Amino acid sequence: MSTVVGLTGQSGAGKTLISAVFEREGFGIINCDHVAREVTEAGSGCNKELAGYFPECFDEEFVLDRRAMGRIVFADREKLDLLNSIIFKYINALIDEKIKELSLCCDFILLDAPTLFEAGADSKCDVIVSVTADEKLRLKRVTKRDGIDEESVKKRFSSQHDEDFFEAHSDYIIRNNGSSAESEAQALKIINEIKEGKIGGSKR
Ligand SMILES: CC(C)(COP(=O)(O)OP(=O)(O)OC[C@H]1O[C@@H](n2cnc3c(N)ncnc32)[C@H](O)[C@@H]1O)[C@@H](O)C(=O)NCCC(=O)NCCS
Ligand SMILES: Nc1ncnc2c1ncn2[C@@H]1O[C@H](COP(=O)(O)OP(=O)(O)OP(=O)(O)O)[C@@H](O)[C@H]1O
Repeated sequence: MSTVVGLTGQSGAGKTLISAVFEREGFGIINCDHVAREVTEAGSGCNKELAGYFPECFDEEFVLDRRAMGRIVFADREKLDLLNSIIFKYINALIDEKIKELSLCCDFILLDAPTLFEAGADSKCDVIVSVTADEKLRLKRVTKRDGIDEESVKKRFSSQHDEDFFEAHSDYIIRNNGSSAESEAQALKIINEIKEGKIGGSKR
């Protein structure tokens, strides 16, 4: 079986930047933001189930209004838990399929997942790498990247685990407070250790 590396961290920390380094180094990539979009394509079983609880976020064709859903769940912990309790079943099933497919061609797979722990997908991983960055920097990066206001971004941040949690639950931490090049160098070092089998090794 392939070695599966989980890449996680708070919004704006720099997972996409680091994921690109793993890709360049030959890892098969599963991007869970994309998986989440796949399971919520128009008319999907997941959308039909979600529409029973969040009718205001769907039209008659069961198309998800992502902005509307984000506004609701990132402002209300109970609503977020409800969304997660439904969507994670579909996301985990699709991740399992993708791991199986990629295992046929890749010795190493990267699972890039902001909600790795919340979804319980950490149990699929042999190694866990978290990316962290100071909140001020993350705030600046995300408001610029997504073109949304600070208040909405702060709500999204408070829906996620804090830095101490990631520090306590990861094999490696990449601190992305400096230049992209410095963080990419940290990632390369970790990738070499994983490839040399210093940490991880398939547990599945
Ligand atoms: C609520 C939704 C519809 C908002 O969509 P939108 O297009 O506005 O945002 P997008 O999906 O690009 O997410 C942006 C960022 O928000 C954060 N985020 C997304 N979902 C969650 C969540 N359930 N809990 C905490 N943070 C989250 C992540 O850092 C993510 O990168 C969407 O995020 C969603 O379906 N979330 C639940 C599924 C999930 O956990 N996805 C993450 C990958 S497993
Ligand atoms: N070291 C850095 N210096 C300057 N800009 C950076 C650095 N790292 C990341 N960025 C920029 O910050 C933004 C957020 O980074 P990225 O998209 O990689 O975060 P993420 O962890 O994937 O966030 P999310 O969970 O919200 O998708 C991007 O626009 C990226 O180009």
